[in-house]
Amino acid sequence: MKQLSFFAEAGQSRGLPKELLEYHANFIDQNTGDYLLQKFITESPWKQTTQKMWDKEYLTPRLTAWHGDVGTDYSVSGKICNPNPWTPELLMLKQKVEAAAGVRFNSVLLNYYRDGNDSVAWHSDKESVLGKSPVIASVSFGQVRCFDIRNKTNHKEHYTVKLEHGSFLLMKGGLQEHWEHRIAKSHKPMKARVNLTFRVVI
Ligand SMILES: O=C(O)CCC(=O)C(=O)O
Ligand SMILES: [Fe+2]
Repeated sequence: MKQLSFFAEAGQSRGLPKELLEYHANFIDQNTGDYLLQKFITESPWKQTTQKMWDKEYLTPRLTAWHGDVGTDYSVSGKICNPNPWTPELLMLKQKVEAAAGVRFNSVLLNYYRDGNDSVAWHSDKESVLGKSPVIASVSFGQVRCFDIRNKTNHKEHYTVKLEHGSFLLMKGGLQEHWEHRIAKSHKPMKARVNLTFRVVI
């Protein structure tokens, strides 16, 4: 595959550190993307989990589904869960992202943002066996949403990537160690979006 280039894409924030993030629009063509968005929305085993904040349980503001190899168990609210099996659509995407990323992934987390009220708060992802510098490949379908990143120790250092329908974002290097990311809520009307993050977990 040709070299992925963030700077080639129009309307995106400039100067994004290429050693941390690579963005590629039209990774999946429009028709396939439309099909996959509907397929994931209607057929994924969505769950709404809870998260604890200040000793109170809150519903996570989005739906999630984990799929992966047998043995890639994951934990939700302190409970160990088995992954759902791979589907043909997920295996097709896995093959494509592995070729682009040069990494073999063993699991994928699907996030379903139903509208502008759904979001993911500032966080970093560190469950990888690849240590401090995990490679995570993200594919997005549906509504364009803003993916914000900020430096953990200097919040003034920040960037935004608009994740478009069918786009591919590779997170790598020190991104999870030194930066955090989020999808903020939006006051503008927002349609459905499904994001997949392919990961290497223990
Ligand atoms: O929806 C996205 O683009 C990001 C999701 C994310 O950060 C995560 O699942 O850890
Ligand atoms: Fe994340």
